[in-house]
Amino acid sequence: MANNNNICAYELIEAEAQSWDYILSYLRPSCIKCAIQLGIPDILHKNAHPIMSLSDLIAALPNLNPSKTTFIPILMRVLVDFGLFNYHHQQGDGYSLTSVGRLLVENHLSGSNRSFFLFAQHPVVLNTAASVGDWLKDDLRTAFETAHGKSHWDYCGEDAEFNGVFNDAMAGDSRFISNLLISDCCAGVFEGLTSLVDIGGGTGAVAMAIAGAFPSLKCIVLDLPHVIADRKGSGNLEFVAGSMFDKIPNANAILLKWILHNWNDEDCVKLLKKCKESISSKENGGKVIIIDMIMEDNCNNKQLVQSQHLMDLIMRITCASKERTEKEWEKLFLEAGFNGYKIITSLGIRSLIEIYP
Ligand SMILES: C[S@@+](CC[C@H](N)C(=O)[O-])C[C@H]1O[C@@H](n2cnc3c(N)ncnc32)[C@H](O)[C@@H]1O
Ligand SMILES: COc1cc(O)c2c(=O)c(O)c(-c3ccc(O)c(O)c3)oc2c1
Repeated sequence: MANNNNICAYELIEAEAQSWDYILSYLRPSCIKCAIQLGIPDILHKNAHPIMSLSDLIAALPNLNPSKTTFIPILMRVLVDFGLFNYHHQQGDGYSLTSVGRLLVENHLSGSNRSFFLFAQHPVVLNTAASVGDWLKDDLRTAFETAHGKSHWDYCGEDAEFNGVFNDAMAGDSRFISNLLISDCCAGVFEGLTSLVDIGGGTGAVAMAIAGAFPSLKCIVLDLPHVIADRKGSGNLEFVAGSMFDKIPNANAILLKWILHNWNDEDCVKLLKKCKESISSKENGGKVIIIDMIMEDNCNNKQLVQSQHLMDLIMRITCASKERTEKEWEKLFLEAGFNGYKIITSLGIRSLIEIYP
């Protein structure tokens, strides 16, 4: 049976059910933030047995008001649906961490994107996303400027609390990636190098891991003064405060992790040219190591592709930049005067690319 618009009732019901999923999806990150604030992933992780009963979990929640205990199974059901926890019915209402849930554990050895969840729920970030409609009508470069009146980087320089939340998010991700960088999956990328500058290296999580794994490799972190703050290096690790558009320390190689996607093509070419001037010659092993996304590279993984599209949208609304396809990367490398590049490995949503002078 068709209605007036020739859409059959079955199609309408399906569409309506799907639209409820979109309408209600704003609650998912709020529930994850709530679980993090209550310390649920940490409690499940520290529990002696991998499966924790509901009553033990409730008893272990330090800040829970006793009048709210009946909310916990409701919250846990949503988070089980969302794939963060397993529910074990046979064992009498027990919960365990899934591998995604494990990424929410504070200071987990294999890294964590707990602080990225908190960053994504920060009012500054939520207000940026809520300003996209207004931004499309004004003449400002980014929705961040529409919402906050200045660029993301200037805002970080002026608001110590937001700066800390942003840098923590990056550091959590960096600890996760560092474990991969010093593992067999990236063997050979850092071997034989004598010095490396991590440009825009944040608070130094990647450089710290590389410096630890390669004691004869001198590692320098270059970032803006409000990020480096009073960080002191030691041994083969050094911190330098400054702008990458002014001066880059000379080194064998340069690391650019999640830097180029923050900048438009013109700025990227400017930065890559400066990198080329600062690294050793090709004969002496000079290279720039890039960790960034290659769009359209994971076409058979629908979820990764959707995340890449959202990342591209984030870059456009916060930095007036974009995520790039392999063709777009190649164009940048050639314009900056590099002679070749190699995609070394995939690191999930991102890839590790080497470019050679
Ligand atoms: C997206 S974050 C990536 C941080 C780090 N590489 C990581 O992946 O965890 C970009 C970094 O670039 C830094 N940055 C922005 N503008 C810069 C500049 N002009 N000179 C040096 N660093 C800059 C930011 O402070 C920030 O730490
Ligand atoms: C998920 O992975 C990433 C990777 C990044 O490198 C960035 C990034 O650099 C960034 O500025 C932002 C960002 C997003 C929204 C905001 O309102 C804002 O001020 C900044 O998000 C990122 C997310």
